[in-house]
Formats: sequence, C-alpha cells, structure tokens
Amino acid sequence: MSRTEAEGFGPEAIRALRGELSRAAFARRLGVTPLTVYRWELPQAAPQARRPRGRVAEALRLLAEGGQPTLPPPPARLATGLARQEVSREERALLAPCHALLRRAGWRAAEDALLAVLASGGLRSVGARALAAVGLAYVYRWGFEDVRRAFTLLLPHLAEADAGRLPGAVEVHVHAMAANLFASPDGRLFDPGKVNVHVARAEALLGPNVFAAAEARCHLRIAEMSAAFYMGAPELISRQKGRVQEALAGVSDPTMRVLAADVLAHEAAFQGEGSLATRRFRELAQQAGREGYAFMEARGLAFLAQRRLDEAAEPDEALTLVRRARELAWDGRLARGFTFIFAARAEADALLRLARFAEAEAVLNEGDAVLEEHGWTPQHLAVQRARFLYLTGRYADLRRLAARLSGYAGPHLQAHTRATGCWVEALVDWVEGHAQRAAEGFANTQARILEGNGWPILRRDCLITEVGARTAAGQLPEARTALRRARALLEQCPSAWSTARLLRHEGALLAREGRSREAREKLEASLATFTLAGDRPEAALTRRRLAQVARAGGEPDAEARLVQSEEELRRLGITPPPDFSPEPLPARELEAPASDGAPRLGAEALVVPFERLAVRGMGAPLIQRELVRVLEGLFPGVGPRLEELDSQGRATLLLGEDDVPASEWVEFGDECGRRLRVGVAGPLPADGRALLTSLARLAGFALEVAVLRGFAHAEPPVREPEGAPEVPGFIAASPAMHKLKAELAGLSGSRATVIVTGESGSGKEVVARALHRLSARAERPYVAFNCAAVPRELFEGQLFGYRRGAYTGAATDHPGVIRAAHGGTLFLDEIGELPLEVQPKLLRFLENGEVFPLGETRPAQVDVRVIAATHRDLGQLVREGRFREDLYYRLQVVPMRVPPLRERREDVVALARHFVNHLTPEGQEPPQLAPDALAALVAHSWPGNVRELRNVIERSLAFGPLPAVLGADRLRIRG
Ligand SMILES: Nc1ncnc2c1ncn2[C@@H]1O[C@H](COP(=O)(O)OP(=O)(O)OP(=O)(O)O)[C@@H](O)[C@H]1O
Repeated sequence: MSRTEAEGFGPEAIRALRGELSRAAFARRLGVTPLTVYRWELPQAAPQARRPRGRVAEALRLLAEGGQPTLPPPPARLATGLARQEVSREERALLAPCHALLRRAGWRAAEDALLAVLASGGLRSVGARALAAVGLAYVYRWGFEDVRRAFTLLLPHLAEADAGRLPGAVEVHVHAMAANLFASPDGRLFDPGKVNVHVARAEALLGPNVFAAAEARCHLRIAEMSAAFYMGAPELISRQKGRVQEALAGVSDPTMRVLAADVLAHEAAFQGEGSLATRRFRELAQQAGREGYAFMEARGLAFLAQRRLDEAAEPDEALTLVRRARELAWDGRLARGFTFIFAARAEADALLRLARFAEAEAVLNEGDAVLEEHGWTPQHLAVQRARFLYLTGRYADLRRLAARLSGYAGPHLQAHTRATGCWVEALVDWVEGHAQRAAEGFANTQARILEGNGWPILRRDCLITEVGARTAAGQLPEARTALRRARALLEQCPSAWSTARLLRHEGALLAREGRSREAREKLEASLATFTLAGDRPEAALTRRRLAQVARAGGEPDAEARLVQSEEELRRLGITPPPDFSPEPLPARELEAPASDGAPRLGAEALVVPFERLAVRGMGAPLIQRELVRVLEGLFPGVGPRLEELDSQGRATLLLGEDDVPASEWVEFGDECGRRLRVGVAGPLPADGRALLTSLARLAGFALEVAVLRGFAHAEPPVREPEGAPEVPGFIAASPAMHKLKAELAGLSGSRATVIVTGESGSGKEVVARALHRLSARAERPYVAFNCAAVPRELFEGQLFGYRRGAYTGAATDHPGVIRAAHGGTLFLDEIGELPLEVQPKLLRFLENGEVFPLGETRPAQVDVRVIAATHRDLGQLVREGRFREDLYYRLQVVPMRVPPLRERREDVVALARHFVNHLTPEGQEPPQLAPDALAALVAHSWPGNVRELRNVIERSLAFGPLPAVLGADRLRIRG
C-alpha cells in the first residue's frame, strides 16, 4: 500500500486518512485525544510532534486498508480521571468573583482577589491553580501590558499542560493565553510558530464543556491577528479580520469585546483606512472609558492624537490627548509597553510641529529606550526620528539610522523595517545632494513595499518625497508620474498634512516647468494648510520655497523674502537643507505677481482658496477654520464669522469675532443635516457676494466629504433609550448613566439594600435620591446620614435613638435617624467611616429590621430601605480589619458603581448646560456655551468629578455681567 505505510504515518498520511472528519471525531474513532491527532499532524521536526505507535498504529493501518479498527482502551489516566483532576465546585466558587472582576476590567481588584485565593490554600487541584494563574497572566498582559510578568506566571502551567496534567477545559485557556503571549510585541518572546502550535492545541480541546468557550475562541483569534500584525503580513491580517468578527458574535465578556475592538481598529490603521481607524479608535476609547479600562482607553487616545495630527489639527490638541493617555496609563502602574510607544510617536510628532526639538528628542530617546529594552523593531519611531534629524541637520546620524533600520534582523515587521531603512537612506542621499540616487532609492523603497504587499501609508509618503527628488534631479516626466500615483494614494489614505507636503513638491515641479503662477498657487495652498496645522518648520520651509520661486520670477522683493525665510528657519533651530535643486526655469509667461494688497477678485482669485478647501483628510472643525481664514485673506478687514443654525433658526457662533456685526450672510448646509451661515461686515466689492456664495458652497461640499469619510469630529448626540424613566435633576447623557438609571427604575419595587460606590463628587447621593424618587416609597421620608460627620461617642444614639436620661446630656427622647426614615429610605453616606463597635448593631437591623434605642428595654421594628455609599474600597477595609466582613456581605446585596466623570465624557456637556441654566441668577438669560468652551470642558480630566464641574460653572458665572455666549476665555476651570 501504501504511501501511508511507506511514510510510517507521517503528517500527510494522517491528514489524508482523516479526510473530512474533524480532529475530535477522528480521535474518537481511534480512541485517542484530539491533541494526539494534532501532534501526529505536526511537521516531523516540531518538538511537540508524535508518531502513532503500537495498537493505535495497528488501528490506523486497518483504517488505511478500508477496515474498521477495534478501539484501543483509553489511556488509564484518562479513564480514572485521577491525573487530570477536575476543578471542584468549591474551587469554581472561589474563582468566580475573580472572573467577574476580569470581565469588568477591574484589574487591581482582580489581581488582589486572585492572589488572595491562591494564598488561601483553597485551590487544591492543579487545574484550579492553573486557572488562577491564567487569570493573573490576563491581568498583567491585558490590564497592565506587562507581557513578561504574564509569561513568567504562565510558564509552569504550560509544563503541566505538556505533561497532560490539566483538565482539557483548563488547558484550553492556558494555550489561549500562551498563544497571546507568543504573539505579543516583545522581541524575545514573539514566535508565530508557537502561536500556531498553541492555537491548534486549544482548538483541539475546545468543546461544549469548556468554561467561557466563546471567549477562549475569540482570544485565540486575537492571538492570530496580533501575530499577523507583528509579522507585517497584510493578507493574513485581512483574512483574520473576518475570523475575529465571527468569533466576537458569541462573546458577552465586555473586556474581551474591548480587546477585539482594539485589534479591529489596528487592522483599519494598518490597511491605511484612516477614517475607519479613527472611528474605531474613538469608539474603543469611549468603550474602554465606560468600562474603566485605562490601558485600552490610553491606546485609543494615543492613536486619536496621531490621527488628529494627520487631519492637520493643532499640535496642542494632540498633546492634550497624549497627556491624558499618559495620565491614565503611565502615571499609574502600567508597564511601558507598545501603547507607550504609540503615545510617544504622536507626542514627538506634535513637538516637531511646534519646533520644540529638545523635548521631541527627549521623547524619542525615552521611546527608543523602551523599544530597545523589549527587543522591538526600531521602525516604530523611525519616521519621527528621521524627521527630527533631517530638520536639525544631523545628516550623519540620519545615515546611521538608515543603516540600523536596513540591517534589522529581528522578528518584528522585518521587511517593513528594512523598507523604512531604504527610505531613510534615500532621504540622506537627497539632502546630501545626490538627487538622482535619492530618486532611485525612493522608487526602490516602493518596490520593496509592493513586494510586501502592504503599508500604503509608507508608500504614500515615499511617493510624495519621490516627486521632490525627481524634480530636484531634473527628471520632470518621472516626477509627474510619481505625482499622479501619490495623488491616487492620497485618495485612498487621505491626510491633510501629507496633502500639504505634496502640494509643496508640486509647486516646486511647476516652478521647474516654468509655470510659476501655478507654482505659487500650489505653494500658497500648501503654506495655508501647514499654518492651519500649526506646523512651524514646514510652514517656514514652504515660505522659503515661495521666496525661491519669487526670485526665479524676478520679483523685486524676492531676495529680501529669501533672507527673511532663512532667518526664520534658523530662529526655529532648523538647519535648512541645502538646496540642490536647479533654479526654476524662467517663467514661460511672465505673470504679474499679486501685488498691491487690493483684493484679487475674479475667477483667478478662487484658485488658491479652492485648493485650500479641497485638501483631503481635514476634519470638519478644520474646514470651518480654513473657510474663515480664506475669507479673511480675500476680504481683509471684514471680520468673517461662522454660525450654526438650529431648527428654530437660532444661531450659535462657531468661529469669528462676536462683536463685528455682519451685513452679508450666506447660508449653506454640510449636506449631512447641519445648517451653517457665514457672514462678513460689508460692503463687499462688486463680485464679492458671488465669491462668498461659491466659497460657502464649496466648504459645504468639503464638510460633506469629511463627514462621509468619517473625519467629522462632532460626536453623534447620545439619545435616551425609549421609555427611560424621568428623574428631575438627575442628568444622564452617557450610555453608562442611562444604564444606571434603568437599573434604578428596575429596583423601584424592591426593598433590597443598595451600596453605591464611586469617587468623591461623582454623584452617589444623587443616585440614592433618584432611587428613592423612583421607588414606591417616594412619598415617604428620605433621610440622609453622613457617617463621617458625627462624633464617635454620639454615633449610636444618633443612629438608633435614645431615651431621655440614657446618658449624660440626653435631655429629651430622640427617635434616631433609622426610625425617622420609617416607611421611607435611609441614606448612609460614607459607610466606611462607621465605627467598628456600631457595626454589629447595624447588621442586626439590616437582618431583622430591629433597632434598639439606648435606654430602651425592648427593640422597635422599623421598615426602612437602606442605601449606603462610600468612595472607599470596603474590601480593603475588611482586609485591614476596619470593617466587619459579615456587614460587608450584607451590604453587597445590590452594588452600584457611579463611574467617575472622566469615564463618561458625554455627560460633561449635558451637566454643564444643566448647571448653567440652574445657576444663572433669576431674571437673567442663561448664556450659551461656545464650542471652544465645550471643547475645553470635555478635555479636562475632572479629578473632583461632577462637584468640580458644578463649581467651575458657578465660578465662571460669578463674574458679571453675563455674556450671551460663554467662551473658553471666560471659563475658570483652574480657579
Ligand atoms: N447625574 C447628576 N445630575 C445632576 N447633578 C449631579 C449629578 N451627579 C452629581 N451631581 C451634582 O454634583 C454634586 C456632587 O454630587 P454628590 O454629592 O451626589 O456626589 P457624591 O459622590 O455623593 O460625593 P461624596 O463622595 O463627596 O459624598 C452635587 O451638587 C450634585 O447635585
């Protein structure tokens, strides 16, 4: 026979014999485990590979000959179940609260709980201990991004899995975790081969009995996708995307959903789908924020910062986002991992735009140290490092960077890193005056990128630079070809900042072709976008290029402008790259430059404004800003303003001067439902109104494109779910608060004790009041008692009441707050401050509704619903012996957490408007909050939560007279 015999049942033979059968079904026929079949199918050289022997080999031979094998008896250890001791019910009960914390991304609490369970000695079986270790590894990998610590914890349990000592249902999770660790961006652990092995071993064991099987499957898909990322394999990534989405369908665990959302967002970024990636990262940041998942929120924010820079937003905006990510992640106990690099990249980029070179260098050095420590590819910060070296004229270092990248032999993104090396090398050639060699280098880089079949963003940027190099080398037709290709890629991966770079190179090309007027137009448009983007080095370089074109065109003030622009570059600390490009050809037709400050009207005047407004990849706020700037340039001194109109025709000022009355208005829409109007203080020149109308319409189209491409910054308003209960004074705009409100309504008929936790000022008492108002007790008393505000010796009497004479100073009877709340609700604020000696009495009251007033001989029955609140970690107080465990459990009947305000930013605007209306003195009109004020409020981190927000608004309104629109300059966020 047989091929199979000849090969002694090699992997091919086994696969052929198995045919369409699943591994599990095939294994059943032979009486072996699916894992054994999997090992048979591994390549001979794989360390896990096994060959069938003895009775199983006999059975296979029979099968190969078309017979029916007689089943060998199962291995003894499986039959008895002794070696693979199952996790007991008690052990599962001990682990269940830890898993609940993992699902909620409660990392610190989960870590504490898992360590406590492990230390308690309650986990007797190897399986249970392995499950606890997987939990801890999960905390370190996905909570704190500490891959190595996670790996150290998992390692002994991998050995147990290899020895067949773990129950299958546990082993699945050990392999899923292992697959994720081998797929992580750690140069010393990363091993796609091992990822595959662990995925296959887990798959073979996955079955209906596995605890959290859907989550395990999703975890495996995430591992495969991450491995594909770090290998830099675009096709594999696309294929995995569908599998992740499919696996996600059965997953309810919120943390796992966030992890999957993260890989899907990265996928979009990797494929150059900027707007989709922006949307996904924004959603990720919001979702993670809602779950209190700091590391993932930081990731989303860091990425958004990068995208904002791409959209040509002010660098300060990006810095704010990065700072927030830093606050969330690395001021705490997160390890400096991949997310840190993400943030460093955006921060360095923003600082370079502000020409803050020393700070940018410090950030890059810090980031490179992290890359080095983990053995990652230097590629992650290479583009920013190259830009820094280029702008500061450190060409020898640039050459060294190129060599380091080209010689990279590590496992991560190897081809991508080397291609980047080739690009940097071409860049050095260019600045050193070898334009032709540089042009070839850029073309070479693209060929490599195409070979790798991916990285459209690197290819786009490389093509843009090639236009410049070809122009400098005098290869004008080739430059035009590169220009066309670059434009096409810009359509695919839009970026306003990159468009501005292309416009500058195009300007240089047009100048070389002798078309100096068109050159000037492109350069002016480029300059406008760089100015809008707050990119001081690029704006200065573009001004120099404009001066060069002016000189070639023989403009009288050209020399002076050139000197001025070079001075500007020096002032910024930029070493202007030597200009090796041959002088532009003399202009074909000598056009008169725009000269005398008189408005240039007519069709020609529209060219540059059109270029500026047509830049792809700008977010909606930037387009609005650009429209106003265009109008300022076109009609000097007319104070343009932009307003948004609501359905009643009421206008909100978006941009421009408040005190310049406009006489000419043009209304337009963004084609997506928003109405805007732009106004100027006339009189306008003869064709001015026609120009105003054209530009407004064009801005409308640009806004539409931005919205359709997902660049609009405005968040869709969050609506209350249908049928949501009305609670006056309780503001809820975020999904987290809507959910909380619905839960409150669900408890209206219950008498159960509720404990509300949350940071100080987050609104715990507001929640307690809302619960009372929504309950059947709404008409009965609501009594609040602050446990922190009563002296210890008076506590018991205040709470339970006393009879006259019960103690010195008790001159009259006192019912106590519990009895005062009879029939209604008692709110016990700061329950963590309850003295230890009073705790048993409160417990007794909670158990049987009895209070024992001081000096009374008989208890009194009371019907009160108790809502307790604390900003402290009661579990911790229990561990410290400051809070009784029995009372703790009695209070935990219905726990509710009010998230801090920074985790539900949608509430900020709603609360701010509520407080403005509420706190404006009677008889005065409450001011509107201007968009920049709202932006500042949303950006603040609110350590004092809602209370702080209320104070800010109160303070801002205190200094009269009240304006009609309250702008950011009037807000007193910092006191
Ligand atoms: N959802 C909300 N709607 C309206 N106002 C709110 C909301 N949440 C909080 N506030 C306001 O914020 C302030 C602080 O709220 P509250 O006193 O309930 O916080 P807390 O968490 O109980 O604070 P502490 O921990 O200090 O006791 C109050 O002025 C309250 O009215």
